[in-house]
Amino acid sequence: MNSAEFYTSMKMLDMEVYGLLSAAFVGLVLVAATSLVLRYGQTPSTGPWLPPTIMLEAAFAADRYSSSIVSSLIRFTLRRLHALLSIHHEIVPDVSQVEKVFFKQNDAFDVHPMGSSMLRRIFGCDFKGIARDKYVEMVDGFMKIVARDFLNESAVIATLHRGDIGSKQQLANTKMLPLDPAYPGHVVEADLESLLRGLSFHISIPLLYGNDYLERNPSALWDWDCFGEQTALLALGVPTWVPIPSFQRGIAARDMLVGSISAVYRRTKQYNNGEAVDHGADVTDVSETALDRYKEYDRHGLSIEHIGHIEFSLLWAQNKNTQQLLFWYIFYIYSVPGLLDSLRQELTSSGALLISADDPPRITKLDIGALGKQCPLLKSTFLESFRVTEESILFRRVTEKLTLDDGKDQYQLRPGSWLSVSTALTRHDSSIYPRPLEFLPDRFVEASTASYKTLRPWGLGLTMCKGRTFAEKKVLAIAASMIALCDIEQAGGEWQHPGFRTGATILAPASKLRVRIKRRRRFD
Ligand code: HEM
Repeated sequence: MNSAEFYTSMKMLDMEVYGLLSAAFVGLVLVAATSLVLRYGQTPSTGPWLPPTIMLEAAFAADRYSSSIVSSLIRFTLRRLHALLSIHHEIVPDVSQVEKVFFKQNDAFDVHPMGSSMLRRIFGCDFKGIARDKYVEMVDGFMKIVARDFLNESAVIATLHRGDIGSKQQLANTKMLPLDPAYPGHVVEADLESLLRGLSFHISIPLLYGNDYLERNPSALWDWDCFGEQTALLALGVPTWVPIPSFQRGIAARDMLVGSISAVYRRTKQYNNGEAVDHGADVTDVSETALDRYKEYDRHGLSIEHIGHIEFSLLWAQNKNTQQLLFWYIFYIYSVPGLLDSLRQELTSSGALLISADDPPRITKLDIGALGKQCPLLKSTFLESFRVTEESILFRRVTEKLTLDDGKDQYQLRPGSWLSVSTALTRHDSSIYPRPLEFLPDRFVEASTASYKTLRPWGLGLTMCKGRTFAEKKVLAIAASMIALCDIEQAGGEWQHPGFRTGATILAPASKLRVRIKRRRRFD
C-alpha cells in the first residue's frame, strides 16, 4: 500500500464523529442555558467570558463532516440563538490572509475572555474579586516569564539537555520500555499513545518540578488521563456537579493534580524560608522557571489555591498537545513505507545524532539545536504530522471597529463581537497543499531546510504559543532518539491507522494502537 492509499483509507475510519454530533445535540440544551446566563448574568470582574455556544459553533464549522444534516441543523440553531441574544460571531477560515492584522492591530482584539474562561471552566480557577487590570497585569507578567524560558532557543536547548532525552535512562528506562531479557529479542508490547505520554511526562515534569514530584505522586499520570477525558465537557461549561461517574472521576483527578502542584509551591516556600519542608522533601531541583513564576504569584498576593490552578493550566498547555503530536509523529515515521530508513540516513549523515559501537548501541551525541536545522526530512515530517492532525480554533473578542478581508470574503466586525479563526479549515485545501489527503513527509522541505510555509499551528499574533520552541525541539529530540534506538511495528501485522477523534487541538487517535518495540542491536 503506498502512502497515498494508506492515509486516504485511514481517514475514512473517522466516522465515530457522528456519535459525537448526537452527543453534542444533548449538550446543546445545557449550553444554551449557560449562554443565557452569560448573556444576562453579571460580567465577571476580570472581563466577559467566552460563550460556550461560540465555541460550539466554531467547532462545528471547522469540522470536516460539517456538511452532514445533523451538523448543519446544529449550526443553524446556534446561529439563531446568537441572533436572539444579539451575539455577533464571525468565523474566518483562511488564517494566512488575515494573520498580519493580528500582529499590527493587536489592540483591536481582547484575548483574555478565552484565557480566563478556560482557566475557570477547565482548570477550576476562579478569579472572583480580582479586578480586570490586575488580572491583565498578572497574566502579562506570567507570560513574559513563560516566553523567556520556553521560547528562547538556547534556554530551551539547555533545559532539554538537562532532561537527558537521548540517554538510555530515558528511552530504555525500565518504567517506560521494560526491555525484559526474558522476552526473545528484547521485544516489549505496549499501547503506543500511553507509552509516549508516559515518556513525555517523565521527561517534562522533573524538569519543571524536580524529581521528587513523580516519586511522591505515582498516580499523577493516571489522574492526568482521567482529567484529560473530561476537558471538552468542562470547556463547554458543563457544571462540575453533573453526576456522570467518569466526569466526577475527572474532577477528582483535577483536584488531586492541583493539590499536588500547590504542594510543590508550599514546600519550596518552606525551604526558601529556612522552615522544615513537608515530608522532608528535596526541592532543590525545582526549576528556575517555576521559582520565577512563584515570585510573580507572590508579588500579586495570589492564594496557594490560585497558584495550584494556574500552574496546572500551564502544565497542561506544556504537555497535552506535545504528547498528542508526538504520538502521530512516531506513528507516521514508523508506518509510512521507507520513511524510517531515510530518516536514519539523514540523522547519520548530518552528524546531529551519533550512536556508540556498543551492543545495544547508546546515543553518544544528540545535538538538539541541529535536528531542526540540519535534518530537513525529520523537520518536514514533523510539520506534515502537524498539518494532518492539528485543529486549533482561536477565539478573540473584538474591541474596535474592524474589517477583515481574507481574499474571498469581507468580515465587518464591531466592538463586542466574537471572532474565531480555525487553522484546520485550510489544511485540506488543494490550492494550498496539493494532494491534501496524502501524508507527504517531504512536503515542507525547501532546499536544505524545512519551513512552516503557510502552516500556523501555534496560533496568531502576540498570543502565539509561548512554548513552541520547547515543544518543537522536545518532539524532534524524542523522535530522533527513538529512530536511532528502536524498531517499532504494529502488534499483529501491518500498520493500520487508528482513525481520528475530533474535539482537541491535536486530534486524538480513535482507537488504541498496540505496538511491539525492539531495541536495535549493533548490526541491525
Ligand atoms: C505541540 C504542542 C503545542 C501546541 C500545538 C500548542 C498550541 C498553542 C496554540 C494554538 C495556542 C493559542 C495561540 C493563540 O491564541 O493565538 C497556544 C497558546 C499557549 N501555549 Fe501552546 N502549544 C503547544 C505546546 C506548548 C508548550 C510546550 C507550552 C509550554 C509552556 C505552551 C504554552 C502556551 C501558553 C502559555 C499559551 C498562551 C499564550 C498567550 O496567551 O499569550 N504550549 N498554544
